[in-house]
Amino acid sequence: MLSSEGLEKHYGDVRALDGFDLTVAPGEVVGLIGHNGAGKTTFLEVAAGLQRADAGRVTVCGVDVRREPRRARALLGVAPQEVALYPRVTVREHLTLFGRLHGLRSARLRREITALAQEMMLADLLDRPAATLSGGQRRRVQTAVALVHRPPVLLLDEPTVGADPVTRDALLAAVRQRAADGAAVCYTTHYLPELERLGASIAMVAGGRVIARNSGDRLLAGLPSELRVRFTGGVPARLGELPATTVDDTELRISTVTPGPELAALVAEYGADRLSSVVIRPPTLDDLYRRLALGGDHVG
Ligand SMILES: Nc1ncnc2c1ncn2[C@@H]1O[C@H](COP(=O)(O)OP(=O)(O)OP(=O)(O)O)[C@@H](O)[C@H]1O
Repeated sequence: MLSSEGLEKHYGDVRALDGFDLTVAPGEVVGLIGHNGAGKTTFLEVAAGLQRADAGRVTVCGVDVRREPRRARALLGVAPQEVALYPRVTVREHLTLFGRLHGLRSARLRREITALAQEMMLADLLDRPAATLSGGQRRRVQTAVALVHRPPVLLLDEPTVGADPVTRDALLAAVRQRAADGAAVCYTTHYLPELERLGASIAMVAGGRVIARNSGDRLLAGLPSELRVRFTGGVPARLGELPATTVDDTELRISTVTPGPELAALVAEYGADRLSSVVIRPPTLDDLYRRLALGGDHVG
């Protein structure tokens, strides 16, 4: 498992990390979300031993990353945000090199590479040098490099940037499988539906610390749904003046935590025949993100 306590990292006046606490359990995927500059990448870099914190500590399966960097490194799979591959080295050679560095040998290494190539849709690319790959393909190779030795902790920084929908699905499935096999996964993204697909819990980062930490469902509880109603003959004028209500063309939109009773009240007042369509859109992680980014106090 991965654990950080009280991490601080300053760049001059910028407090990139300011009391960053986070625990990721075996088998858990935690999605780190937050605005640009919130501190997500800095945290992953410190956890990976690529940056030194000014204070606090990170442990990987109980091993202190700062005191025992080599032991910690062996327990980690890291896919950094900036792709770092050797341009003239093929995909297969990358996987072989990093597998060997982590102690995998001949038959087992070949088995892992074959399985990973299938899983990550890299089979047709194995003999291509990194320089000949597209941006999305390189990033996928970078993630495969992080997975090849089956580490118990994965640190993945926006691994799906540039991925098309099909390869994105393959990558998400591979990450999900690693978690199912017991890995603790820390995953950053700005594409929040991915986290729902990964069954991730959410750690919302702002100002260099985790300000909300819970399952997506728990964090969404209490956020309003949007009730959208169309009326035959147009929206009654009175309704457009209610609070938390907008009228868009012929559609009434009500932001409410009780969409059912609101709908029942409309039916009672105007009759079901006047409502030509009804949609209830439940809150999404994007709504949560906006709420927290705007300084709302809903932190789950
Ligand atoms: N090498 C550096 N020198 C100076 N400031 C830095 C450096 N690296 C990061 N920062 C600053 O630290 C803060 C946190 O940056 P970080 O890259 O961790 O954010 P992030 O949450 O990963 O953002 P993004 O979503 O854009 O990837 C930002 O204000 C950034 O400008």
